[in-house]
Amino acid sequence: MEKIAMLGGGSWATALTKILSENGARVDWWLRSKDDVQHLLRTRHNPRYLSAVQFDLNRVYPTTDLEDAIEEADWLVLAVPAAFVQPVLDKLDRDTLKHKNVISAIKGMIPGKNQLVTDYVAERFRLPRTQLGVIAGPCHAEEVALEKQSYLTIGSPDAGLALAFCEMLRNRFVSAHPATDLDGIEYCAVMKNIIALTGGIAHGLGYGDNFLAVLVSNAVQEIRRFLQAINPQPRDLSASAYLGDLLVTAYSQFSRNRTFGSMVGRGYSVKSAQLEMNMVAEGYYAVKSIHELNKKLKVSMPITEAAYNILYERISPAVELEILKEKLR
Ligand SMILES: NC(=O)C1=CN([C@@H]2O[C@H](COP(=O)(O)OP(=O)(O)OC[C@H]3O[C@@H](n4cnc5c(N)ncnc54)[C@H](OP(=O)(O)O)[C@@H]3O)[C@@H](O)[C@H]2O)C=CC1
Ligand SMILES: O=C(CO)COP(=O)(O)O
Repeated sequence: MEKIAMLGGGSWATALTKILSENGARVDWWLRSKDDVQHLLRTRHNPRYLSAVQFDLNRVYPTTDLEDAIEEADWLVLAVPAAFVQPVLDKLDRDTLKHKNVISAIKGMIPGKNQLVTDYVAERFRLPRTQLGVIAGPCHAEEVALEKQSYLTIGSPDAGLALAFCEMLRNRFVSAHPATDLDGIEYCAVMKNIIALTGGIAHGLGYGDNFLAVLVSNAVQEIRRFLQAINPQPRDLSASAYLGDLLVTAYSQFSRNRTFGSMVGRGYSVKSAQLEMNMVAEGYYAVKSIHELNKKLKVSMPITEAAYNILYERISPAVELEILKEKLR
């Protein structure tokens, strides 16, 4: 039996725990809230995220004890929002993950450090990249809960590790495929959130589908330029791990980033939009990280810059979109 430690109590951790445990794995599930763990043990449901999903407690072991959750696991899956990775993992001894494979399900960067999550894990725990992977692809937790056909890509420089994790995920409604472009996939997953957020702002201001289609087309070029500068290698951006993820987040009713952007476009402050959502829009933090990384790279990134100006320089969304609109083709 595969032994997995799942870190995070939100929607994505809940959906992944469902897939992995229903496929027969043992999942030691770390949540930060004692009340949520008690609720899960009592009712077999996560009270606050995807609460319709029922867990088999012979396979799923919720706990608030992080070391206990990790101790016996062969695989660690990180599914807390990026902003909480460091506060959570820094509690662990540096050798804790020595013989474990670490898979990041996070689509964000370590704030302040502007580092990919897998780079941070490799550095902090002195792990070779061959023990690391990412879960990518267009996949909303809500649709997993509804058992709708979904596709995931597991990115890792170790093709064997990627394939092994794909096999743990595959079921009658999840297809999973391996890929080796760990960095490209991880950066793209971060950047698509910025695009969805900006698309949401445009939507909130009253721009329509015609504009969004052009925004997304320009976004593909912006992502290509950035990836070429930060991690040049041949890659097919039309693959679903890149373009598919961008499309689902830009267009789906379930997208947190689009919803957050839409509220900002309608006049909400960042704080009130965050409070109202009760879920994390990673794009807000990603804008700052990518903007800061790009100070050195100097890639042309009009969409990211527009989002940065709105969210961090407090320039009016309407004014910034007027400027952006002239730069799109
Ligand atoms: N949701 C999805 O469909 C997908 C999400 N992802 C990625 O998964 C990652 C997790 O997002 P998601 O599951 O959606 O999260 P949600 O927005 O559903 O939930 C927010 C999570 O953040 C936790 N949190 C809030 N404050 C803290 C803190 N101080 N320390 C630790 N944890 C905290 C919450 O814990 P609490 O409940 O205790 O407040 C909760 O578990 C993100 O990087 C996201 O981009 C990737 C693919 C799909
Ligand atoms: O990455 C995701 C789906 O692939 C989730 O992010 P959003 O909720 O912003 O779409």
